Amino acid sequence: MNKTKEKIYEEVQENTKKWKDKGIEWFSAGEIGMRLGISRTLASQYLNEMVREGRLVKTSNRPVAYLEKKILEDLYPDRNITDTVEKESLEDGKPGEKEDCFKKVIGANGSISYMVDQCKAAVVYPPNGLPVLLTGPTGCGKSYMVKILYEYLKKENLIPEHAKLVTLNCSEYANNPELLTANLFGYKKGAFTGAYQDCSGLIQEADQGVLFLDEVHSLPDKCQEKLFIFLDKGEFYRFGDNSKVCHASVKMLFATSEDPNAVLLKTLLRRIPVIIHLPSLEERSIEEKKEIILMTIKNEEERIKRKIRIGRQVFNALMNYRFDGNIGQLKDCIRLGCSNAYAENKENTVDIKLLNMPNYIIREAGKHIDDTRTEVEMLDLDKIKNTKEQKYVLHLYDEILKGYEEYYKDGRDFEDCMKMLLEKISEYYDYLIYQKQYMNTRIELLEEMVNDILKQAEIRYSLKRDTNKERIIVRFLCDYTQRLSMFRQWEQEHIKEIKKCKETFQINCPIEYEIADNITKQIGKRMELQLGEFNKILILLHVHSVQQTGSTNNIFGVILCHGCSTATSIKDAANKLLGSQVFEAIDMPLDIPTSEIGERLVQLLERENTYRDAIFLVDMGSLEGIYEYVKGKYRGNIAIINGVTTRMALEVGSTILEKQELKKIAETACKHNISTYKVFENKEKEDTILFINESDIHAARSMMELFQNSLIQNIKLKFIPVDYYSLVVQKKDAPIFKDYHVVAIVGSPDPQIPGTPFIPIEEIIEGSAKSEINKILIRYISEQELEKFNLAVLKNFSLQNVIEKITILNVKIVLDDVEKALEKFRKEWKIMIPNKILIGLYVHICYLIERLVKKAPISTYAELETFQVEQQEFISVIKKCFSDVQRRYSVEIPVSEMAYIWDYINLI
Ligand SMILES: Nc1ncnc2c1ncn2[C@@H]1O[C@H](COP(=O)(O)OP(=O)(O)OP(=O)(O)O)[C@@H](O)[C@H]1O
Repeated sequence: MNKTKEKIYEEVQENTKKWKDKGIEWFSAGEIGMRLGISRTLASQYLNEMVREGRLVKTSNRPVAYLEKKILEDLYPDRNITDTVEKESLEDGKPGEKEDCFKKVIGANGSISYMVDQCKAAVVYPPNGLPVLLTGPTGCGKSYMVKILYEYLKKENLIPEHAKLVTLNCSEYANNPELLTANLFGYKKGAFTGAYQDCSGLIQEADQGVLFLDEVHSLPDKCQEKLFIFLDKGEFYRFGDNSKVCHASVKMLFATSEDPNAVLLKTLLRRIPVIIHLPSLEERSIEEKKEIILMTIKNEEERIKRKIRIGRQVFNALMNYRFDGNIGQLKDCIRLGCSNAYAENKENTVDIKLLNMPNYIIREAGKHIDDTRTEVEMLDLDKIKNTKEQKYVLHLYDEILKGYEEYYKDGRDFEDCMKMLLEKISEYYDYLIYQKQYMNTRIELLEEMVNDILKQAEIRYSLKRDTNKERIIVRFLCDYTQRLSMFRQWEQEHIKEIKKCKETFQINCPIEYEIADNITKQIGKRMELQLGEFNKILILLHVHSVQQTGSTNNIFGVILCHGCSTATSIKDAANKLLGSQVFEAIDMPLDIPTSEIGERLVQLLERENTYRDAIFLVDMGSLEGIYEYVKGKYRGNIAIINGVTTRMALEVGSTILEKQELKKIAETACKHNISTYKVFENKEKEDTILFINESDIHAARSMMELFQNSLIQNIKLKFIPVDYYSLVVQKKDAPIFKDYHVVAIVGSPDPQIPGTPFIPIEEIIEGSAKSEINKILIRYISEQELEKFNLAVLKNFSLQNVIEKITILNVKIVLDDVEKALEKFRKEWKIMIPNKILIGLYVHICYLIERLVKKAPISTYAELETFQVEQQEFISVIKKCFSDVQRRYSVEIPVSEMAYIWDYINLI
């Protein structure tokens, strides 16, 4: 027995019970080492060994703390204590404090928060709680909710300690209504054949506690009648005994997956005042679905006492598949995968691969095959979590609010403030459209709802509409509902600033405020969810930007006719018949000089200031002549058609509404009318550089910031971080390519987009990407500015800075370790490593250590066996050179990862 190790164990064991008094820092390797007079490295090595042995657990956040597992399990009996725990999760429920039973209910702070609140309110309602009926499709969590409500009642001492939760599944008695009634109400000896003695029923058994009637639609009418008498008076008679009245005090909960109005007696329904519908899995957010997957795998890990990883394809298929059996089916499906994977390999980490899954999941995965990936990628549970995203969104919210405060302090012009705010939210919009993932069904549903609400606002307030911007509102709502509790908490923390901001808007743009208020209320009502004041401000900004930019459609229509009112009357007639503000009009009285007409047209277009295409319908004159007025002053493409009539306006208007293309619209109009058209193409998509990173969007964003900060001023080139996998799957079909002209992609690894240059991150660090980057940037900045940029990039993209963005480990130390290991390797292997390869290796190995520390190494390599046989010498050299690294981080570099290092070295 190693004495030092045991000393460390005893020290941790002794203190774990009192950890909340000591503070988590007390348990870091450094602190423990100091107390015992041993080095931090040695302490860390033994501590990690004991984590692997299952004696200790460690926290996932820094400084990493080590606690005794068994003691933690006793302190937190309701939790799964795995090898790695989150510090916050322990702090949230320090022993001694009351555990929130709803914490384990996924969505309790998100998509079902309202339902949870309703349930809680109903069951605590004096004296016996109100009867509650839970509805919702099979597997959506009705029974689970009942179980949690019962725990909640117990924890809050709202029912006595001995009180039971008694469940009766009514459908099990579908063919024997008498038996059901007898079991429920009890029976008297001799009431039916086989009733040999008096028997109290389930109602009596649940006295003081909870009675749950599942599948209540299978309850026979007679039984329903008996039941509502009990609900009214708390009295009932046993089967076969109408003389002796019985009493029980029971909280009644019901569930059905059918429409209650169609299956229950009205008389019974009237006595159930609270009916709560739980959403299907499809109606829940992506984050919640992710959480369910994570939670199920974690539970399985606990059960089989093995670490489990899940293949990326399996994970994606689970996320995409529509589970008709909802959470229940999803959980069963994962469990089946786990048990098949476990049967294959009982010894080590259990990897759930596609072949372990049921056929329907394999089929689903086939729909999303990613040709660019050759190896199977296994995901660690940590990799699936995404808390950084939340911080980023809140940071954007902060920025918007800060923007307003700066204006307020400086006493600037309100329009300036608006402009600045609109700029700020455009970053949020980019995030919503290009970076976030959504569930399509949820989006479709919300789209329908928002469309409906805005249609009403359009009629009521003549609100202009813009489909592109409406897409953003829908996504914003989706994002908001997915992270309800986080947003609410943020709103709560900024309540004063939000109020001040709201009041300023109310004074400065009362009409838009009223519209936003109305829209927010409508959305809130339809979604049964109270949207906060900040949402109102975001919607107001949306309304403001749409009102500024013009009418409904992707194409902006203008009618120009000679005469005092011809254009206006055609416009009015067409808009009215089309039921939408498709056209604007410019009348051209004969006494007005053409230059003035030109000015008016330009003014109208300036108001547009978007990338929409425009179509001018004119009565006569040369098409080129009209175009001369606006040449160079409008960024969208313009089609001009002559010979306008009301009929033509109607036809063009309806094709605009159908969202047809500009050229096609002009072509069709001229086919049916004796007219000519000409299209002038001006449109330029905004140039952009995309940033990607395989591990997460957060790293991509960090690289983008490093790049952006290297520029001294804003330039006419946009930088957008995008989701790596969406790009790899959708390639040029990704929406970003439709909206932007992508001049380059920066990051790692290469997403292989044909025709778009890719600049690897290591080349930027090494400086060899300079000419490639300069070739791009010279279009936007002067040579002197480019010089400055190059210097700044060199500084910002120092290896240290980049690694700092990648890793949670101490950068200085990790770089030092890698440097030493590589130096040893260089000597042993007797090679010169060129600078570029060396930097690539630095980044690669830092990623590698990060992966190993997080226990998510790449475990597959195309020709692993051949590599293992043929490169034994290389393997032993790597083992030798990296032995210090392995020891320091308590990790072991698997052969598969060595094979990737081999590939790297072979680039030399
Ligand atoms: N919000 C939730 N968080 C975590 N797990 C959940 C949640 N809701 C349901 N589950 C899990 O999903 C599974 C199915 O739930 P449950 O049996 O409660 O569904 P149900 O609606 O009662 O289905 P049925 O109508 O078929 O009886 C259970 O294993 C439950 O633990």
